[in-house]
Amino acid sequence: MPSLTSPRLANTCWVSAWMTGDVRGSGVPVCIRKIANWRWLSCATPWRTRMLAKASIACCLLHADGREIHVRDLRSPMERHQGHLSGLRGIFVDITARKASEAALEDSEARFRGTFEQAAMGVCLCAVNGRYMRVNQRYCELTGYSEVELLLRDFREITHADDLEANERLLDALILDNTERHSIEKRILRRDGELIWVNLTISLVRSRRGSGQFMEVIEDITARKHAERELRESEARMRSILSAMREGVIMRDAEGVVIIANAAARRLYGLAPEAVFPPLLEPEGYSFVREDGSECPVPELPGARAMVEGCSAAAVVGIVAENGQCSWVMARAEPLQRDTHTGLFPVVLTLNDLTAQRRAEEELRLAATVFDNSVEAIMITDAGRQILSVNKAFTVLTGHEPMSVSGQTPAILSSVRQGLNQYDRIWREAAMRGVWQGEVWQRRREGGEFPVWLSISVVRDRGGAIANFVAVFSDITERKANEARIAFLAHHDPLTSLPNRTLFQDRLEQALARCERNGGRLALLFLDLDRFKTINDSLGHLAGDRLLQAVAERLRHCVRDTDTICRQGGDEFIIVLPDVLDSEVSARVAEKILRRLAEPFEIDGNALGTSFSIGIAVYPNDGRQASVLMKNADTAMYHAKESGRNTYRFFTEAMNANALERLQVENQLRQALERSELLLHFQPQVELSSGRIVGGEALLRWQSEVLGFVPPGRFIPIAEESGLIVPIGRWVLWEACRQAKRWLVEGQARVTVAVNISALQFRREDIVELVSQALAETGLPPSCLELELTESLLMEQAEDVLDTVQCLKNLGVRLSIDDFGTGYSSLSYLKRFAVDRLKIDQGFVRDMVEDPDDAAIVRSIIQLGRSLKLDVIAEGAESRTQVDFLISEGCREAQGYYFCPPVTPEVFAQMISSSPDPSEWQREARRA
Ligand SMILES: Nc1nc2c(ncn2[C@@H]2O[C@H](COP(=O)(O)O[C@H]3[C@@H](O)[C@H](n4cnc5c(=O)[nH]c(N)nc54)O[C@@H]3COP(=O)(O)O)[C@@H](O)[C@H]2O)c(=O)[nH]1
Repeated sequence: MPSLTSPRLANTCWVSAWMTGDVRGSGVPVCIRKIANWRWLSCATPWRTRMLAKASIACCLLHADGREIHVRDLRSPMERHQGHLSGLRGIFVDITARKASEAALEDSEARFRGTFEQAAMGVCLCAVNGRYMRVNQRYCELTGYSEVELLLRDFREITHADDLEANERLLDALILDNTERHSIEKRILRRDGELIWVNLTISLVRSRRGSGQFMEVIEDITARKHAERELRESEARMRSILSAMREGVIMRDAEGVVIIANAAARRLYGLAPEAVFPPLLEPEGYSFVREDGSECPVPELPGARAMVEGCSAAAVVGIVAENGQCSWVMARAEPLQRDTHTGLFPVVLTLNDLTAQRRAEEELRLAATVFDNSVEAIMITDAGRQILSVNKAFTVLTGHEPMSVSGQTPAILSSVRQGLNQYDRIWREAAMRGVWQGEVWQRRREGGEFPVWLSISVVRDRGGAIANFVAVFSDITERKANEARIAFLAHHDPLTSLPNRTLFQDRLEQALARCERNGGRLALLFLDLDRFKTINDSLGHLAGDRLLQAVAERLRHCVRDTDTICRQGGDEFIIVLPDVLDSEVSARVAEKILRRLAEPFEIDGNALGTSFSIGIAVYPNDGRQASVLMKNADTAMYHAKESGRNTYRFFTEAMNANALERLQVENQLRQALERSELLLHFQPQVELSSGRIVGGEALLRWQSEVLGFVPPGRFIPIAEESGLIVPIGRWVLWEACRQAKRWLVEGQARVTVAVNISALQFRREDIVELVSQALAETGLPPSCLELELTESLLMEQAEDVLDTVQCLKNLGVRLSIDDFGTGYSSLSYLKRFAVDRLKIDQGFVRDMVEDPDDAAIVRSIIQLGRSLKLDVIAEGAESRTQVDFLISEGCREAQGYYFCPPVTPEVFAQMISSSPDPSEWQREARRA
């Protein structure tokens, strides 16, 4: 079958077919006429006319196979001669395919138009430059413009300025990304000026030729946008309401997860704004307490109950965060619609903050407790000072019951001493300044008056006017007494109640200033109790204290009230006599004092006889300054002592020289040890029956580089006073042990070396350790060492003295009591001491031959020794008569110049190695 797509072939074919009614080669019969008639008849031009005219007609033929074939019939009449038509010449061009595609296009166009026009959404086609090409009805309705008006515009003209940029970006993206479509929401400015929101979906439509158009579909979403905005606004309103609420609001879903929580709720939970709320049923990090402070289990919380049980619940709960911070709330929970999935109820919880209220309640309770239990009296009045309330302490202090004072004014407390006016002034001052504090006297209900420390505070109302007065006071009677006592003690000697140094110094300065102004004279008396140490040591410190008190009392009676007596310390007193006309007056006072103090004191059943040494310095002759006068009076006092005690001395310049000398001795003595200026002499101790030397007393000698030989009687007291006796005594002990050991090593007869132990050394040093070291290091057998202790030291009756003596005894050394008979020995105590020997004081030995009293004392001591099985040695034996007396009285040992004075170690060594003939020793000693 010939192809209909080839016009040339078709022409040939169809001419033939049309002419013959048969399609050559096809074998398919076709009724051209009929179909031609049918088709042509349907043409507007009458058949015949058309058949004869030159024409180009499109017509449809029915093919023999039943298909319709579209052809363009191009024909022209064929003329014979003279206008006669000989036939028709025609060409059929097959246009079936074109017709089919045109029909499809038409169809598509029709369908598009239909869709385009009927679309519920606004649709438009825009050129790439944005100009409208085609718009549908709905587009016109939405924009308010007619189609014509729109086709004259581009989309930018009706797009809201704020959305243009996004719109342009969208177009760019569409072109560049080659994506199909994009959407944005934008605003369109309608023709009537109204703004509408549209959802714009835009796609690129490309033609075959490559050019393109945008197809925009807009959907009116103004209503949705408004709804959304309203929702947003409503949510914002709700949020601001929630955040403005002082109540905490929490909404939890049916699983207890927080959906909404306002700022107040977060604050109550102690949570930061971005922190996550704990789940309701497992609030890790939190615990809850009931109103009574007991722990509240989670299932009991109102929220949990509403969530599980679906009922409204409320309770006061303390929310305790992990850091211990507790927020007290009134929690109310309301269940919402039950969740079918979990079977639980979402809940809305409101939390009313009670923390401040609880705190205020606590504070009130505390304040009430403080008010009730305060040891200080509290009184609250109104602005007119009428008493509103008082506490228990008020009643205790004042005796006024709350009921009886209510409505009265504080004037009921004003004392006679203070006076009502002054009391009133205090309250007025408090009102003026807002506060008043001070010491006042108040009156008790029964009339007694007492000092109080009063504080009045003003309480003002919001307007600043006085609302109340709060007066707090406490009884300060005891405090004042203590203060007075402290003040007294600060300026007085606690033992004698006499002015102490500070007060004395002050009074002396004042008296001197007065003398300076008035040209007056003033006497300063320095008093020292003679041998007080002996009394103290022998009778004990308590007796010594009582003696000092009694002395102070007598001194008070010896002087005028205007005179000042002070206890300088120890047994020293100072008296200032202001306004003395001449030295006579002070001498008379000194004599009076000596007389009065010479009378025995009755202390603990003992009649104690004492004496005083008094030094006097007078202003201005002996000094114009307090310090100079004091020093000079002290110097004068030493001179009084040196002059035999129980006397007084006026200061003279010569005394100063003496004092200076003492100072010089002390200074030189300090260097004596370093300079090896000290040495020991030994005085033999003789067995009277055989004349044998049984021991030697080590006696210190000082050959000073500066002062020459200084006798022990001069430097030993200074060493004692300055404390230098401690290191010096140590040296003596070691040197004596070394020397004794040397004699032993040399093979000399065994003798005991006696060493004087000063009381100060005994107290200050660890004497036991010292002796034991000296023995150990020198290698001297303990039995070769004798320690001479003073009677007064042993009579201190102190247990530690006893212990030390016992320890020394345990070392194996011998102990003797030096100067025995001069102290106040108690026989019972003597027994307790493990001493070996008593040394009769040379004072008794000296006069025993002439003085029967001394003879009796010596005799008694010898007998006492015998009774107590103690050795007895007499010291200071100077004559044969004395030695004979001692022998006749049964004394076995003696030492003294009769036998030999203290000699050097070398001489002493010769003596013990030579015959025991005392006369030889004397000769030896004299030679030495
Ligand atoms: N703590 C220490 N005291 C010591 C030490 N050395 C001496 N002293 C004490 O110094 C005081 C004076 O001593 P001194 O001048 O050595 O006199 C002693 C003897 O020389 C003296 N004496 C001895 N025999 C006689 C005598 O027949 N007549 C007489 N008038 N005097 C004599 O007696 C002193 C010894 O006394 P005493 O100690 O009591 O036995 C003196 O108190 C010494 O104790 C020392 O190292 N440490």
